[in-house]
Amino acid sequence: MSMPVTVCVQELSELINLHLGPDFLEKDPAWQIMDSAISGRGLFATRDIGTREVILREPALLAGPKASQSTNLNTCCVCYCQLEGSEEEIMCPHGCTMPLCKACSSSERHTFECKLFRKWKPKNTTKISRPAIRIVPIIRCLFLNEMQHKLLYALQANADKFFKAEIKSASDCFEEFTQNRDVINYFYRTICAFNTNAFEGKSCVGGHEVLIRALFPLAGLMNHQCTPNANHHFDNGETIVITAARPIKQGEEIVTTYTKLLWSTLARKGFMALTKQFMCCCQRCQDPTENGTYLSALFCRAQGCKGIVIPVQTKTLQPDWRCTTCESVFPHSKMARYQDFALNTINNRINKGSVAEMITFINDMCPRFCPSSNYVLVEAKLNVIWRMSRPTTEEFNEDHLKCKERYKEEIVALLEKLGAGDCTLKKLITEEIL
Ligand SMILES: C[S@@+](CC[C@H](N)C(=O)[O-])C[C@H]1O[C@@H](n2cnc3c(N)ncnc32)[C@H](O)[C@@H]1O
Repeated sequence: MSMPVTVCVQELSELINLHLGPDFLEKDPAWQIMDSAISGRGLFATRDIGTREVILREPALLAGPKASQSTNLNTCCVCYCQLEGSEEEIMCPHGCTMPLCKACSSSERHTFECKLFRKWKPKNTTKISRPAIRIVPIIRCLFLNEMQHKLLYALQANADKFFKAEIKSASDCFEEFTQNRDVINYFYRTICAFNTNAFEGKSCVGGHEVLIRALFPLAGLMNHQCTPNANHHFDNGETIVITAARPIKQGEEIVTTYTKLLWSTLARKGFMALTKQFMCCCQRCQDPTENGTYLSALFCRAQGCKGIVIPVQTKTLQPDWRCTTCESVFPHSKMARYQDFALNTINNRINKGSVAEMITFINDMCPRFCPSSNYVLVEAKLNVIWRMSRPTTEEFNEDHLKCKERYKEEIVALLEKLGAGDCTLKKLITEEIL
């Protein structure tokens, strides 16, 4: 279900210009907002844009730390600097329970949310509650000015099955969470706008890497294509930078991807159906070979056949699968069980044991049950590259280093086949800034 948007493109463009302000609005922007043939509104190039060129920079309308299960909470909720000390030592001295640095605990920006959290009365004042921190970017909607509030309401907001859950978990952290229906509905609307448009990603603040969840109304207008022409990254906390992954022609739509680039078509489609409520019909989604990358491929189940099977139909989440060698056809249920087996077997090994063990598993065991082109195996190779590129106490011999280089070459070749251009993943692999 999508909540109706009543603002026309002209009014939206004016609101975006005000939001960008003199610091971010360029004299001749490389983008403009127009109605899109993909869906609703989109961003379009006003001139030819070269690979790696910055298309736009935008400040967040709403932002906060991601505070997911796997993230550390030692980050200031306002400036995202790293905090040192015990949980009690890094909490706001005024009792709101947010992790904060000294400077921000007395800042004007924090005053309002501090008062709000204290009014709601945190149940445990000696512990930082993850669900309470997770709704910080949402409750910040209460402190927007009129123009910003209008802009928030001009964004598409899809209501999925889970949009109330975040408020419920957060409200459980307080004795007297708001019962005001208008305020709760405003939070719900903001959550739906986040779920539809927000970006989540790593940002480096003073050398400290933080995971941020933020709403960028302009960047959020980019529609999805599975092999996009634009990349994004966060810059110094709450700024997003959009760059061109390949040349973009004047008038072309500027698109991003909402999924991982190297997921199989079914993995991407399943994720988008669940989280964004749409089915992508881009050129890549319609090609069962995915530009010859065979990211979905599994081994044929027919006796004696050593071929690979790929999904046949492209418009359903439960396609039949056909062997490219013996042409046997298998129902989706059978292949889905097989894909789950490969996924669980490989994922259970990732991050357990040493990199050397992982390399042996990938090279010697996986080829027995999973084609080398399958996306789960590709992800496992990426994981090895990532682990070997970071500071570690593990020692690697020449064979391990050669494997890493081979995995890198394989993945770069896959990206090339997909036509992904100078995408962030390629830069991460080749420049080793994982
Ligand atoms: C971040 S918004 C993109 C901007 C949106 N078009 C608008 O008018 O505000 C994401 C939503 O746009 C739509 N959308 C984006 N890419 C799409 C695609 N490839 N196919 C169908 N719908 C898409 C979906 O409704 C999705 O939930």
